[in-house]
Amino acid sequence: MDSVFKLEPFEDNYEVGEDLGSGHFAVVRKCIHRKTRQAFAAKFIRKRRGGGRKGAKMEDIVKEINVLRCMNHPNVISLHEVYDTKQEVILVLELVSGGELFDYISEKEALSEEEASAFIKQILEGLKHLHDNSIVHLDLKPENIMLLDRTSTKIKLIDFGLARKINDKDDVRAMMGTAEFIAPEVVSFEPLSLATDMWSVGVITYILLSGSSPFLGETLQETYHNITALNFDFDHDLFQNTSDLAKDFIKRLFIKNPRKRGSVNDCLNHPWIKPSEPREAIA
Ligand SMILES: COc1cc(-c2ccc3ncc(-c4cccc([C@@H](O)NCCN(C)C)c4)n3n2)ccc1O
Repeated sequence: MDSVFKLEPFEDNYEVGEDLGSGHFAVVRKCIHRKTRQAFAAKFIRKRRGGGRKGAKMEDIVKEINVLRCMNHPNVISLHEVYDTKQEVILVLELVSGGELFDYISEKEALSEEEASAFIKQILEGLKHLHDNSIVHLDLKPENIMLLDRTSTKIKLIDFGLARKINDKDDVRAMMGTAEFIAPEVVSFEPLSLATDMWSVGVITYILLSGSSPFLGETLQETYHNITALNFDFDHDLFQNTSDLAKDFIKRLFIKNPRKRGSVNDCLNHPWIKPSEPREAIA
């Protein structure tokens, strides 16, 4: 990945294909490199112009690019090159075609513990790569976890639009992320840390095992209250076949004090993720 933004017309080098989806100020399209015929996912990010509010601030776009440039891991999407045009910045990214983990679990409702543990282990391995580089994702949710292809259960973390470099001297505080996945410190606008992502891992694990979201309320306020009050339980109907080990894994992440919450290394060493002997059939 070269470190400069290309200024030549994007369509001189790429054929633009179907829309894959869209988000805040951005649309993701499938693109084919004209010379090599290799397929990529291109994220077209609209630039904020003048004093307007439409479009992304260039400083935020550069932050996302700098985060992506640090990434080199099989469970993290990779950045190929960047184009800078008058209206947009275009991130050319590796293409994954297996769809969102969100859709995969929606079709299956709840997963077996082996499947859930295998997905969570990959999410943790990708997250360890971020955290070892002092990067916090801040928007971990099933929609931002994609399957490599339709037949594989290999996953990639995507969407680093909210990711931040954490350093000791500067406070990172922000009200961001998707309500049902955010940690108490985000709701309370307190300093964020790598532990903020670990709370989201707990929410994702709970959903993979039960098909239900632990803190989701009828309203945004109710969801925020459930999060700050740690108002969750392991509903018998949803968790009657779930092992105590899996519930212990989740409980070690739903801890209000970020300093006491399990780290990515604690999780990777937890027996639900790293069984000490070959896993016998879990009830
Ligand atoms: C690096 O930042 C992003 C990457 C991507 C990305 C990277 C590779 C890639 N291959 C296929 C796709 C893809 C396929 C279908 C839908 C979408 C996307 O629009 N929805 C994904 C998550 N969404 C909630 C941001 C993306 N992607 N999306 C999407 C959003 C991002 O903010």
